[in-house]
Amino acid sequence: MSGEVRFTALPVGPAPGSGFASPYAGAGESDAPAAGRGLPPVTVLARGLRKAYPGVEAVRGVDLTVRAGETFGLLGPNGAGKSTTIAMLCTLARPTTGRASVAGADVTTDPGAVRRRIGLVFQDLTVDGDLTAAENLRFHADLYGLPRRTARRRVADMLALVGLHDRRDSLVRTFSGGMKRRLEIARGLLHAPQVLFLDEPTLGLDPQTRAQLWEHLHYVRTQRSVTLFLTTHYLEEAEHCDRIAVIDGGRIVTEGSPADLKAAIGADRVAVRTADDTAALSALRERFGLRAHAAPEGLLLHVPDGASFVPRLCAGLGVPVLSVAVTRPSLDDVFLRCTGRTIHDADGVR
Ligand SMILES: Nc1ncnc2c1ncn2[C@@H]1O[C@H](COP(=O)(O)OP(=O)(O)OP(=O)(O)O)[C@@H](O)[C@H]1O
Repeated sequence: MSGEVRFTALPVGPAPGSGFASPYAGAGESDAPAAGRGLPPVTVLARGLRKAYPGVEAVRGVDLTVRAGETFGLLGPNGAGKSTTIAMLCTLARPTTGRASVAGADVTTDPGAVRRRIGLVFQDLTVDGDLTAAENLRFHADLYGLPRRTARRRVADMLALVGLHDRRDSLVRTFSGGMKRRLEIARGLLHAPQVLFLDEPTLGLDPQTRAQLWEHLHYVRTQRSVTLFLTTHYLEEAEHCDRIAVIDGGRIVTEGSPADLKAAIGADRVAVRTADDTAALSALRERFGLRAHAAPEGLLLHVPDGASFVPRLCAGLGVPVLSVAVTRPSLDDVFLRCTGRTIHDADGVR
């Protein structure tokens, strides 16, 4: 890590009186003004987090600040470094350099405390198909050493929370993909963690099941005081988050609420299909001074006022226009603005 940072464990809740003391006081980051505004304490903090594997620098100096109760998303294409980042925060991978603190404990010097205070839903399903839903949770409760009566109550509570109480005694191999994910979430919450990490929680689920799972996650968030930290490469999933950090090539390229990030684009998204895209690309450049990007939905460009631009485009392009769509900017436009390619393109170039 460049520069010496004074690193002390974060308080697990607001410190008495002042609310929260920054563990990075020496790094020029003070949380005092935030505490003064009554913001919740920081629950995930990373500075200069880096992970190098032989021949690959998977994560290249990531800084993150996530507050208690937030739903925070790390959005990026395949291979961007999302899983590696979450693995370091969950103590499953040791940072090459940099520091991180989760729920008040340092991931490198106090990994046991981090593990007790977090829940984790892995990218690949890990529930046991040959056990019932309740047996899966009881097994996990034993691993965490929960007293028997507490475990019984928590198992019932968590199954109800994710809408699986009626199926508590069914073998998990009879569950749909969405039900298995919900059971994983219940398991991740069983020991009342402060932070629930979810690595690509809806990967491989159909859009309807994804939407249902998000209803459950929103419900979980309102019922339990838990911070949700997830990774995703689905743009619509990132829209569910209070804040996102966009990661590409192991670096955070931008960060903010989905609404703020889209508003910062300050332009409408115009997707135009033409009879000759090559000629249209040069006409857009030469006649309109605009750079367009070839995407599956046509040539993509951004202009301040799409509605008034379209008639001028059709009249002046000099190439037959087959269709044109004007929409508000999406998170894909944010990704395009920051990286020069759409997340769809980026997913294709592993
Ligand atoms: N154990 C490892 N050994 C070597 N390289 C690795 C290892 N784990 C990850 N990488 C590499 O690090 C880079 C980032 O991988 P990572 O899995 O963190 O990305 P990701 O954003 O989570 O992508 P995906 O969504 O596909 O899992 C990739 O180039 C990957 O091949």
